[in-house]
Amino acid sequence: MKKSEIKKVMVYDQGLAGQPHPSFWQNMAKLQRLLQGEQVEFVRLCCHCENPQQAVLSIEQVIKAESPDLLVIAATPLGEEVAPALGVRLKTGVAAHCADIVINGEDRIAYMVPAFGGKVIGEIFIPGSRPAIATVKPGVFSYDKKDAADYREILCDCISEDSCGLRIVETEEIAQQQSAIEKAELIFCGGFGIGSKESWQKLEALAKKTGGGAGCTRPVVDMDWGPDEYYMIGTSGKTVRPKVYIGFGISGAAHHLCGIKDADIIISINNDKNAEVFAASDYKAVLDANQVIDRLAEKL
Ligand SMILES: Cc1cc2nc3c(=O)[nH]c(=O)nc-3n(C[C@H](O)[C@H](O)[C@H](O)COP(=O)(O)OP(=O)(O)OC[C@H]3O[C@@H](n4cnc5c(N)ncnc54)[C@H](O)[C@@H]3O)c2cc1C
Repeated sequence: MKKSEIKKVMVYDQGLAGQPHPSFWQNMAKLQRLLQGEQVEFVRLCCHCENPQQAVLSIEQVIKAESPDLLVIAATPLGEEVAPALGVRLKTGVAAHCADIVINGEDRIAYMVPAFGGKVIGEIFIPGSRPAIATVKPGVFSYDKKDAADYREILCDCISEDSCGLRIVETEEIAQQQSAIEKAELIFCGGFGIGSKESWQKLEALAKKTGGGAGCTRPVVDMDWGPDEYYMIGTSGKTVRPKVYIGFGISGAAHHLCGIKDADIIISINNDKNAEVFAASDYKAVLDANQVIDRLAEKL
């Protein structure tokens, strides 16, 4: 889809009517920046259906009535269920977990999505079908109040749950297990190269001592070395913006790097001098991660 072909952009807001979800502002501001100067109508689609199937069927009606060219959905647990189901029902393309949305050299909208196990960032195009649907993790786009411009609001009429094959019989609030990394100015991040649960605990201790946060990559969660997904940084985890990020034993897969691209300073410690992470780092140290962790524990 060419930039000039976009006439209507819709952002699905999963927040309350008077209280937009933070991801709404992030996505709306990003799209308004991206399409600045174009004749585009921006629409906030506010939908309160909690049942994902109810949300899909209700939003489908709005889409059919409004015919937007682009629909952006926050990749929350609800959004991640709604987006592909809408894609199937509307016979359109979905670019999931975008790390960025850009206008490329040919003036086309490209959805930047990590591919091949995070080794590359793929440019996804949705040329023919409408609306192009893109999902974006909350926090991927930064938001500044001055970015906000006009948009129209549509309050979606939730269809009755009786029309759905899926019903919510009970809801249980999960205790907020928020790790502090989203707000931390200093992050100690452990990768597979730290090698053990003990090393993860040392990183957590360093974070506690310095008032920083401890984060990790996917393998550290999978190995059960301690942290759960709330500590994971990357496309499936958190997006962080610390002043200083120190990565220990991390290879530099795009899935992880997407989550740290806005860090002011990236310091990487890896024992492989050719590790890809070094290309994305401001400072690099070809050293054993555990030796550095121990030295920092002594010094700090
Ligand atoms: C759809 C999808 C989504 C994903 N989402 C995420 C995500 O959100 N976040 C995420 O992190 N990953 C995610 N991944 C996984 C991602 O692609 C990578 O596999 C992962 O980030 C690699 O983690 P790593 O760098 O810790 O491990 P590895 O790639 O195994 O790298 C380990 C590094 O440690 C170095 N090393 C080894 N021993 C030492 C030592 N003693 N001292 C110093 N260095 C050492 C090695 O040289 C190597 O570079 C996702 C994958 C997919 C397919």
